[in-house]
Amino acid sequence: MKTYQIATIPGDGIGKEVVPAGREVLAALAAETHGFRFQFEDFDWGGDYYRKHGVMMPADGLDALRGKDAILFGSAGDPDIPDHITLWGLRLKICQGFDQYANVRPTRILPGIDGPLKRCSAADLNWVIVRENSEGEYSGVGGRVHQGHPIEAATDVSMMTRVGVERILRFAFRLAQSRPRKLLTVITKSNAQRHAMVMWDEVALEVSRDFPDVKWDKELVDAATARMVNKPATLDTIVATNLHADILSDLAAALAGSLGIAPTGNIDPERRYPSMFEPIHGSAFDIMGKGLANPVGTFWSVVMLLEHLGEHDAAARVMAAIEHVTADTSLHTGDLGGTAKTVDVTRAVCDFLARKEERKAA
Ligand SMILES: NC(=O)c1ccc[n+]([C@@H]2O[C@H](COP(=O)([O-])OP(=O)(O)OC[C@H]3O[C@@H](n4cnc5c(N)ncnc54)[C@H](O)[C@@H]3O)[C@@H](O)[C@H]2O)c1
Ligand SMILES: O=C(O)C[C@@H](O)C(=O)O
Ligand SMILES: [K+]
Ligand SMILES: [Mn+2]
Repeated sequence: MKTYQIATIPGDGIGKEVVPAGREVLAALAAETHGFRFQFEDFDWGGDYYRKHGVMMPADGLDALRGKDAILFGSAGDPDIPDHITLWGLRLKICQGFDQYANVRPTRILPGIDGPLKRCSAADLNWVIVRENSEGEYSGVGGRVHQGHPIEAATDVSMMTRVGVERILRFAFRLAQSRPRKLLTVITKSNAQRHAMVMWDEVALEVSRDFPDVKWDKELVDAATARMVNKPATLDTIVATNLHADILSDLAAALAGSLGIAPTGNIDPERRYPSMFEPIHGSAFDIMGKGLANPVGTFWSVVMLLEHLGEHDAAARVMAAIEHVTADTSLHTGDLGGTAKTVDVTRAVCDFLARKEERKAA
């Protein structure tokens, strides 16, 4: 039987609640299938590790992950440690270390979820945002001089390489081509950012010639926010820079009902390294440790993980379990206006997966 090696990294805050829940779902799935099993290795990296060792993960941490089939991640972010230390020390260290350059963020309004837009039905909002995940505003290039003095200066330089831009646009065109509408919107800010964003537009045009069946358009990022709210049905696949897509994907999640349901894959499309799956939300300092976190974003990330492994039937089963559970408003957590706890939602998803097996066996 095929055994998948899965690394779990809960990290910080509600990551410590939702990743174990995601692992439970994977275990429940494996219990009802004869096709594969999982071997998990848990890594205690994050804020607590930092307090003990002065780093978020060990210097050779990537080596421990290298042979895994996939990584399930929670969040980097601790109330007592500066956010840039936690983010760069863990999430970005893994994403950039493994060159997971394509960050894929699907958004849909799941059954039973009441989105905030009154004129937007579930059929109107079915997007996948492709976030460039290796460079741009997250290049980490920059510095501070004259710290603490009145003449202090600081820079964060956004580096865009032609290779980096072309590979993410090519990935986005390919993804758009694989979806029924074959529709791609390339989002930039090439009016104000007159160098790198203009290069994005030029490369988009070049790459588009290889995808004649994909219909594509361009939108400036500010106008894109209004279009997401006012004309959601005109969008399908969206590609944008690291920072723009980070912001747009939180908006997308909110428009679909909650930040707590949105998933992502940090993908190395060439499969040189393991890819990493995580909910798009962070540590949620305001609710951490209380059992209130919505685990659906992690479960949907588990679906993406299974798809990445090529286990499409299993992925579809977990997605069906998620949709069955979201359809029941008594299983909604606080972010969706309900009173359910993380454990209630997790148990319901696992029960559904187990029930399916009973039905098959009958
Ligand atoms: N990928 C990551 O590791 C990642 C992602 C986002 C933020 N962060 C980090 O997390 C920390 C907190 O960031 P933030 O407050 O900007 O964003 P956040 O996503 O942690 O929280 C924003 C709001 O959404 C709510 N929320 C988020 N996920 C939820 C869930 N599953 N269920 C219910 N409610 C949920 C929170 O309670 C909070 O009110 C920071 O350190 C930040 O850097 C890390
Ligand atoms: O931007 C980041 O990398 C952190 C977080 O906001 C995310 O979306 O993963
Ligand atoms: K996360
Ligand atoms: Mn984000």
